[in-house]
Amino acid sequence: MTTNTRAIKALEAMKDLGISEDEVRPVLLKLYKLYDKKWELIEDDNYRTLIDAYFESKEDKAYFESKEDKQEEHKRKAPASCHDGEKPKQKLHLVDIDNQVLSADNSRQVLQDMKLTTNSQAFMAARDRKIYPGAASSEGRCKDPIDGPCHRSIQRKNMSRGNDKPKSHPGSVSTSCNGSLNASNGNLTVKSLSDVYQNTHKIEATPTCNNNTRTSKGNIDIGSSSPLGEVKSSLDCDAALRTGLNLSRNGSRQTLSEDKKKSFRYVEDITKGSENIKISLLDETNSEDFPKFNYIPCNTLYQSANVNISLARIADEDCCSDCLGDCLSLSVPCACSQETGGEFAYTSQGLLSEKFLTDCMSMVKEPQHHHYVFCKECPIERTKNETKPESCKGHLVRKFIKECWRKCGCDMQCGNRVVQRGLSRKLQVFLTQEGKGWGVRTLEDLPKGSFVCEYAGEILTNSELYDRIVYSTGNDRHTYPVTLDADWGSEVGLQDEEALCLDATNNGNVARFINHRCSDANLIDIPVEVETPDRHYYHLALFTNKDVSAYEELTWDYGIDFDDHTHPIEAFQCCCGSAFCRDRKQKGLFDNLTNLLLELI
Ligand SMILES: C[S@@+](CC[C@H](N)C(=O)[O-])C[C@H]1O[C@@H](n2cnc3c(N)ncnc32)[C@H](O)[C@@H]1O
Repeated sequence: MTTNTRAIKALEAMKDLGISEDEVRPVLLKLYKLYDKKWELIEDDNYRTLIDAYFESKEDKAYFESKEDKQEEHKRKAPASCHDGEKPKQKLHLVDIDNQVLSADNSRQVLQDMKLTTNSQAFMAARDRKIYPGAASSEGRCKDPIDGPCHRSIQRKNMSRGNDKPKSHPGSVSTSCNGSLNASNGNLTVKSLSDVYQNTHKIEATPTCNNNTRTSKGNIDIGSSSPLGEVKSSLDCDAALRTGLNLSRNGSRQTLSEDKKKSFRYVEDITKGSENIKISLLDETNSEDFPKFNYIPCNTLYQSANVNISLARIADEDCCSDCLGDCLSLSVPCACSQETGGEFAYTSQGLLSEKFLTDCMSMVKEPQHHHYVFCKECPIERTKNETKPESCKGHLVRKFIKECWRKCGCDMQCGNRVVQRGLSRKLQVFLTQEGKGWGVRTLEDLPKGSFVCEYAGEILTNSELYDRIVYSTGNDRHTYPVTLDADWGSEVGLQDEEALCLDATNNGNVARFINHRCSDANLIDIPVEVETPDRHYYHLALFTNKDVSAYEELTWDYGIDFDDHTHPIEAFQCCCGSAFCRDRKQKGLFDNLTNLLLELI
């Protein structure tokens, strides 16, 4: 292999880890010279030496810069972490500071690094929409004179419920995918997660390296009960560093210190091979417990939800049985495009059309300008008080995409089948620096309108979700539900088993790691109809609403109303860092800090 090919391979290997070419190139060059062009030493053990050198160079850089940087002092004086009770990081990570632009951004970064106190796992109100995975309250769009009606589906667990009938505790059932058929496959018999509970295992916390046996490859064997599969810990297992080589400050090779042996952990594929593409997880700080959940690539029924997937339910006018190949190439758009006004929502490049995306974004930004429907008897209100439910607070009628499906004549490559083809973008779960916990970033540039992933979890009724929340405690709290209410109110008397939501807390896909960002998030959620013609059940797909560069964090506006103090469920303290952050508490702290910094300059 030529030097050039080997260099490209090395850069690609780093890219898969989430390390950009620009950052790693100088380190690679340094190693190449230092090791006298002996590529084997760099390539050994999956580029272990290069990885170590990269992280060490980051740490060194941060160390020297931090000494000169007065802001550092204020960081140490900073208040508590953004997550209450979060373990302190082993090291202060200052490495992003030099990438920030001028003082305003710097001070924001300082603020983020300070890890402000938060109420953490939030139950909160949503203002604009009824979907927000950061909260257990699964709806709550507000419509005061500005925002529209506001209602809440789930009360804080210590609040009494109108209906006190005893219920068993269905929540926190951790299950594996084994044996369950997923709804989105359109199987005629849909088996629920609870049906297979007996045969499944409880998800355990991923043990630390010390508690684990090691595989012959030197990786940590975390056993079949791990939700994350094989963990490659860069340095915390000595086997991972059998070469024992690293680049010291003066460039000589030396054995790693114990401290350095704990610098980061890497999971190659959290999906356990269940997606089209691997999704890695990188913890550069080695400071956070691995998330406890079971990866499921698509929505799966929990118990009582009624998702009736049968071809017979799809009327002839709701599919395009006579089509062939790619519907997007037809001169007259097929029947499925009727849903989007006779024009397809997708372009031939597989992106959302500009017009469709603009319309959807206007719904998020100005929900008060859009149409609401009101249930005669709202399932959410019924959940709160079965005997005397309050009146419905309204549901936004959202724009849907209708994809071609199995009753259609077109093939799987048809341009009107995007979400059902699953993940295709390189994503990585990583530990955010701002105190938001884990987050998701893209490892490739994503053009505006790209499909990223759908929000997958257990499909359950709102009553089931309510019970989960009521009975959950401590670590078991449910923090990842969204409500599928985009069409409620359009029919009389929605039954409980038809009023559905998704909970990705115990069983979910990569979307469960996507954090909230106020107003200028780079993702938007859009309802997508695939296998069911009614809208009780649909897929919630996340698309980019702007061009997103590789290594940017992917974020989604959960629609939280941080000003709603009347709601019994408190929102998390937002660390989104947006200039448009709606969390005033956070803004106040940010302003104070900026003033402090300005005084010091
Ligand atoms: C859907 S999860 C996102 C993944 C989560 N960060 C994790 O580590 O599992 C939502 C939770 O993430 C945290 N979170 C999301 N966005 C946040 C933000 N902007 N500021 C602070 N915490 C945030 C909150 O704890 C919230 O309840």
